[in-house]
Amino acid sequence: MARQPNLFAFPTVDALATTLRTYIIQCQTAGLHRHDSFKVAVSGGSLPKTLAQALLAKPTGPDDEVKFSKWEIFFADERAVPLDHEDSNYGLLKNELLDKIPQELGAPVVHPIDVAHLNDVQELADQYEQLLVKSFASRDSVKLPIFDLLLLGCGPDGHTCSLFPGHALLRETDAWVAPIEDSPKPPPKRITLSLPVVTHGVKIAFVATGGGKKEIMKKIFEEGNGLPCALVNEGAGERCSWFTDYPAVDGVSFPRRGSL
Ligand SMILES: O=C(O)[C@H](O)[C@@H](O)[C@H](O)[C@H](O)COP(=O)(O)O
Repeated sequence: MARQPNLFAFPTVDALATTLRTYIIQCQTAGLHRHDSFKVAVSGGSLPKTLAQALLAKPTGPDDEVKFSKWEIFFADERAVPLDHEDSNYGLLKNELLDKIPQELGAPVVHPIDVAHLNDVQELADQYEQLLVKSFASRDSVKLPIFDLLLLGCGPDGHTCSLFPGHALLRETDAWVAPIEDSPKPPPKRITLSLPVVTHGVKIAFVATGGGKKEIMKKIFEEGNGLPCALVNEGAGERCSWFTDYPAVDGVSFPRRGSL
């Protein structure tokens, strides 16, 4: 059963945040070891808040330091809106986390979308893909960008990033970044990392909390049904870890419980 994802379930979001921090720091250490930087992709939704709780906590020792100056942050998906718009994932991350990082921890390099192309989501996606090409070496030499860590959410319909159930985008095998103009979750115009890029990450972590996730968690783990989150589980196997609270997994059977 080596291809199964890991599951971490906690009584509270506070407890989840503590272990999520340890996990992220392990990924950070591995990234720094490999290429002296830590390349992370993040989603929107409730994730940035939990992430801030994990990353802004007081370090427990020298092995527990978040080295933000070595971080490069990309967006796993983004809405085609200005960066200061209330729907912007960049804006959300900025308000929840980036603006709160104490100066002495250093500042990450953050890669927002190029707002010059908001009216043309194909161009917006292409520009973001070009940014990845530059950041991850040339596309000729790199088949897919390899993020050190992707931090993702799970929607109540089983979507992740802006990859929605039954959508043609799930079959995208060529583009690294794809546009979507008919997102069932508003706003409709977005860009998203494609499924192959997501599953190619060194590590992939989902954060899913609250009783509202229980039904979809059952479907993802017990049935799969081609749901985007299940496809990530299948593609990434043990490189994928779920951080949940008890209400989100109440009554859900898991093949494998995680341990750090
Ligand atoms: O921009 C977006 O809409 C998000 O990236 C999206 O994929 C989100 O992560 C999920 O919808 C889960 O959201 P919650 O954590 O708020 O349930």
